[in-house]
Amino acid sequence: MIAKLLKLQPPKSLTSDEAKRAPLAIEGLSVAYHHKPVVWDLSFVAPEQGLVAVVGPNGAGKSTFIKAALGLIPKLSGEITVYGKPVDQQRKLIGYVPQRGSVDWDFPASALDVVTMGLYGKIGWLRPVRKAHKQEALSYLEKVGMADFADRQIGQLSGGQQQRVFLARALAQDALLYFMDEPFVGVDAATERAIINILKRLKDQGKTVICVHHDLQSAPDYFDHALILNVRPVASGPMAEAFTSENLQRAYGGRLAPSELSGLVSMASE
Ligand SMILES: Nc1ncnc2c1ncn2[C@@H]1O[C@H](COP(=O)(O)OP(=O)(O)OP(=O)(O)O)[C@@H](O)[C@H]1O
Repeated sequence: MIAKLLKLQPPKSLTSDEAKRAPLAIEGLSVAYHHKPVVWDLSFVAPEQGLVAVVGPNGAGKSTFIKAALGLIPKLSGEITVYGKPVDQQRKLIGYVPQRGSVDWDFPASALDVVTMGLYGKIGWLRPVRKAHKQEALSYLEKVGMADFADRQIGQLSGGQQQRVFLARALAQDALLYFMDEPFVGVDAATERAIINILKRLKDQGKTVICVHHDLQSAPDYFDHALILNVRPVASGPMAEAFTSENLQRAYGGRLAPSELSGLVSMASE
């Protein structure tokens, strides 16, 4: 019924080889809150060693897509595989930097504790954390310029500092596939550069990062692939192919002026 209302096309089928190799392969994903679809019939294959910007207007379902891909919320339908296996079996391969607003900052943990949590997959949940683990966690805080704040309670850090700590935790997880939900929101220019350098380093190491990103101006600079959605998928692929004025217009409707669109798209095709 809903499918008829939304005039849905059947999802494009993935070849099994494509799905097996892909860091993330999604076919026909639909998610609803209280019977209202907020992600509809999304099929998407993430490239290996890619930096993917997930863009779309407010309420387009970007965070919902990330949470569903991680298996954190139930889906109505669809198949999700990470390197060819169901996401539940591949948790150790996945790192996640949540949206800042979704974290309980009163949680009594220091910056170092938060990063050490990223090592639990390696340490084992019920095993003691040793000095060497703390040293390793500290080395990740150093990478994001936060070693001086190791003992600070996370609630007593600024927004940008909190974001750096969560990036350090993601690095500690040593994952192959990373999901980040708006890591650039509320950070200063230096932190933004630090984050983008980390993304590039992860890519150089052969990893894939899927990142909800709001700033259309910087998207073509920071990322090499795009997934554009507005409840339904609009386009996905290499930046120069997906990030076109037609696709952005389809996703954002009248919310982007033609002059803004042409500027953005020329950046993507450079
Ligand atoms: N827990 C929830 N219960 C009910 N509705 C929700 C819930 N979370 C999100 N929604 C709704 O689902 C839709 C998609 O939300 P989502 O957060 O995925 O969008 P988004 O593209 O990430 O938005 P933004 O750019 O504003 O962060 C919105 O209409 C939102 O109001």
